[in-house]
Amino acid sequence: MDGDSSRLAGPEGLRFLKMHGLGNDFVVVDARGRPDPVTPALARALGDRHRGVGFDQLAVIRDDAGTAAAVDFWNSDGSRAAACGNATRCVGRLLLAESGAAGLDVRTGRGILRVEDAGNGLIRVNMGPPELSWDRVPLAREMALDPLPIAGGPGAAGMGNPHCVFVVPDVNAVDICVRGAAVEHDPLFPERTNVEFVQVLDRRTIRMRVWERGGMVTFACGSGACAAAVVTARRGLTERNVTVKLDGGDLGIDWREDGVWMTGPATLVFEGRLAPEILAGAGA
Ligand SMILES: N[C@@H](CCC[C@H](N)C(=O)O)C(=O)O
Repeated sequence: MDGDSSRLAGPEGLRFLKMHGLGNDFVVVDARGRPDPVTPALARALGDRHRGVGFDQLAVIRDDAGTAAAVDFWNSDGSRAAACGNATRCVGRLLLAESGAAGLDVRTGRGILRVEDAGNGLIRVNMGPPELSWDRVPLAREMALDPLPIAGGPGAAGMGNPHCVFVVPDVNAVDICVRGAAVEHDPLFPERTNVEFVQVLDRRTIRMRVWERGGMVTFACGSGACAAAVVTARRGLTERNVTVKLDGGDLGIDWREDGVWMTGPATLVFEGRLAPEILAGAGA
C-alpha cells in the first residue's frame, strides 16, 4: 500500500467531488491534513465506470508549503500524469472559492501554475511554456519535433506531459480509437503519449479530438488543446491566440511570453462518499 488510508476508511467512507471541464471528468479527493489515500489500485477501482465512480482523471489535493495546494493527477489505468489542464481549472475553482482570492498558485508535476478567476464562471490557468526539445517531450532519441517520422507527419510538444498532434483535413473522418491507441504506444514516445487530431478552421479557430494517454477518447483535454495550439502556431497555420473546439465545448488558448494560458469552464457535479468495501477491495 503506497498510502495510509486508515483515517479515511471509516464507516463514512472516502469523501470525493465529481467535477468536469467540458466533459473531461474528474474525481477530486482532498487529502490536505491527512495521509494521501491514493494508490494505483485505488485509482483503477475508483476510475471503473461500472464498479467504481468513473473518471478520466483523479485529482488529489495535497498540502503544499509554497502554494495554495499541490495537486496530483492519476489516469484511470492507474498511471500518473504530471499535467491535466481541465482538472487544474476544476481544482482551481475550488481553491479560489475557498480563499476568496482572484488568483493563486498551485503546484503540479508540471511545476507551479497560476490559476485565476476569468469571470463569467470561467477559470484561467497558465499551463507554462511548451517543452520544445526532444528530451523534454520526451521523445526516444534526438530529432526535430515537427514533423515526426510517423505516418501523417505529426508534430510533438510537451506540456509537462507528452503530446503528438496530427493536423488533418477532416477530424471527423479519423478513427481516433485505432490511430490514437497505436500512436500512444509508438516507440518514439518512451513515456507513451496523448494524441490530438486537429483541423484548422481559420487562423483563430481549430477543431480537435483527442485520444488520451491511459487509453481513452475524452471530450476534451486542456494540455492537449495547449499543445495543439502550439503546433499549429509553429507551423504558421494559426495565430498564437485561438479557440479550440472540442467534443465537449470550447477552450480559449493564448500562447504568451510567460506560458500557454487556457481559459474554460470548471463544473461541480456532485459530492459523494466511497464505501469502505471499495477502498478495502482496492487494498487501500
Ligand atoms: N485531460 C487532461 C490530460 C490528462 C493527462 C493525460 N491522460 C496524460 O497521461 O498525460 C487535460 O485536460 O490536460
